[in-house]
Amino acid sequence: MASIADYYAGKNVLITGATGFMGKVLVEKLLRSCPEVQTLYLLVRPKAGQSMQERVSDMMKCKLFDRVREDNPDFHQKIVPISSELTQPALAISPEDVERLTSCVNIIFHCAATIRFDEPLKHALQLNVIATQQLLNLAQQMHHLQAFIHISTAYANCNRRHIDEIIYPPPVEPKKLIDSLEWMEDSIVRDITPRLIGERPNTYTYTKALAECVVQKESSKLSIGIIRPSIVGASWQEPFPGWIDNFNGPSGVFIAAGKGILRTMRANNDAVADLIPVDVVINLTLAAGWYTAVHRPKAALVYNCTTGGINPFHWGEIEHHVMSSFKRNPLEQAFRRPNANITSNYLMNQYWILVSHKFPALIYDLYLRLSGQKPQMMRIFNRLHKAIGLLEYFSSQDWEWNSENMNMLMSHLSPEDRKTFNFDVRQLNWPEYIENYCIGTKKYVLNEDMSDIPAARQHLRKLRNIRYTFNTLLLVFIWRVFIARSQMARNIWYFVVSLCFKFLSYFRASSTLTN
Ligand SMILES: CCCCC/C=C\C/C=C\CCCCCCCC(=O)SCCNC(=O)CCNC(=O)[C@H](O)C(C)(C)COP(=O)(O)OP(=O)(O)OC[C@H]1O[C@@H](n2cnc3c(N)ncnc32)[C@H](O)[C@@H]1OP(=O)(O)O
Ligand SMILES: NC(=O)C1=CN([C@@H]2O[C@H](COP(=O)(O)OP(=O)(O)OC[C@H]3O[C@@H](n4cnc5c(N)ncnc54)[C@H](OP(=O)(O)O)[C@@H]3O)[C@@H](O)[C@H]2O)C=CC1
Repeated sequence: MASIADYYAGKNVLITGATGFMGKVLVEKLLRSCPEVQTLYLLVRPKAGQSMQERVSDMMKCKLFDRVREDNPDFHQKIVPISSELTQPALAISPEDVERLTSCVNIIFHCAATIRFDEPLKHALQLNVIATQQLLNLAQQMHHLQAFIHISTAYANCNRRHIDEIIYPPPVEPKKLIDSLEWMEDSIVRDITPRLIGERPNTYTYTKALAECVVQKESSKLSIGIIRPSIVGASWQEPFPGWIDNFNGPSGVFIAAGKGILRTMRANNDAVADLIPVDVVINLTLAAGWYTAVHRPKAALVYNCTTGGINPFHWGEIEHHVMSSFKRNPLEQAFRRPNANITSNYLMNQYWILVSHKFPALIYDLYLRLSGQKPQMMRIFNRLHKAIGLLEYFSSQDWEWNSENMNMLMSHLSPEDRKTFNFDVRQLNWPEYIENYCIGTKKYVLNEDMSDIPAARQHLRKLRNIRYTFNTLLLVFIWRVFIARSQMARNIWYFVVSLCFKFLSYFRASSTLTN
């Protein structure tokens, strides 16, 4: 049987969401490990004043593509951007482009989605469900399509504790929901959203569940694979360890903790932190594309792409390794020394928010005001609290995912493919991975230079001294106020002071005698 790279040789691949975190890694890996691939058609929209061509050529200049660039400096010739706005009718693809795509595309990877947890339901539905349906419609017109791979999420069914590799009945018939929301005003949709999403925490997981049903409906006409990654983190090995380019999921939390801003968060120390490196997800995705095209399974195969059941690691361990990593490799200009703690106790968390977040923010804003600058710390903390409030659902409980299809797929790979498209997470060394992840946030998200680490360490020492001085002054102040008001406190104070004097004179006397 053809190896994965052999299979992709000469194939035309269509990718949505190629400018996103996972899409970029998919494009890079395809170009690097399947160098004979024919063309990658990327559905891209113009954004922030940049045309789609500008966006794609900027993307290819990114460090992520360094290894591909080394192997093949002309790799950009394999990339063809296609203008598309997925929220528009027929995905706003021109008739000429539709013609071109339908005549040659062999495989589709559908990565595009809105992954925001606070997305209004109508918009999340438009992008995650309706656009998926439109892409499936386009796929059915393709003459040479061999596989349609849809990227879902392991949390699409997070209302269940145990999640099998099956598509569960939808919370509502997608078509009915789409029809009913069409005529409703946004304010009404906003009001009924909590009732609609029910036990799910947000519109993201809800619409991703609906998208799976939409995809399943077409599985008699297309060969389909559904990938369900859990919490996608920085790369483990490829193209280099620690690559990450965004604040999503745990990355923003790690950065906020490394900067000394985040000191407390609600999470269960003993719950499994189901992080999965982005390169693992992409290797599995490419292998699933190959398997779907070659074996043409009768029903859509679902791949739960998770680590918890295979090589578990817990939030408490993550906290420990993140903190020690940022102490060894500090971020620049930290607000305070990195020292975040997670707790599952609501009241305890509220107490630490007050003492370790709000109080220092107030003091710092006061300092900024007094020095004629604009206060900003309270605003930063309010945004941070909103973000972690949305993530806590995922860090406070754990789930059990069955990953038989991932094992089945691995058993079908040749030894060579198992190395090139490695998704065997049993080999993952968590402490090493977390260290590289934290360094990756410093280098690639914050664009900080590793040569500045000695200065960053010096800054942390300065912060420690400020804290000691502040704590001492605070203690003296509190005590002074206290003894000014209470006779008992004064008596204790005089007693302690006289005891100290007695000890001092005893030591002085005994040292004079021995001399
Ligand atoms: C040290 C102790 C560690 C212990 C760890 C404990 C817990 C781990 C925490 C979380 C794990 C759970 C993760 C669950 C993931 C589920 C898996 C999935 O299926 S999918 C993908 C996950 N999706 C997300 O993560 C999206 C979440 N984000 C949002 O919904 C929104 O961004 C938002 C948080 C609601 C914020 O919206 P807002 O409009 O206020 O801001 P913007 O998004 O427009 O961003 C503005 C600006 O801020 C930057 N940003 C965004 N998020 C963060 C963040 N968390 N921290 C810091 N900065 C952040 C963003 O890049 C923008 O920057 P710029 O203006 O420069 O572009
Ligand atoms: N990140 C994670 O932790 C996880 C992600 N997933 C799934 O993986 C997939 C990829 O996620 P990720 O890469 O992290 O997400 P990103 O937010 O990084 O990327 C989203 C992609 O979708 C594109 N897109 C969004 N809206 C439109 C639109 N209207 N028209 C055209 N393109 C659009 C974006 O393009 P543009 O650059 O133009 O905005 C971008 O390329 C998603 O399906 C997500 O549900 C699953 C589990 C976990």
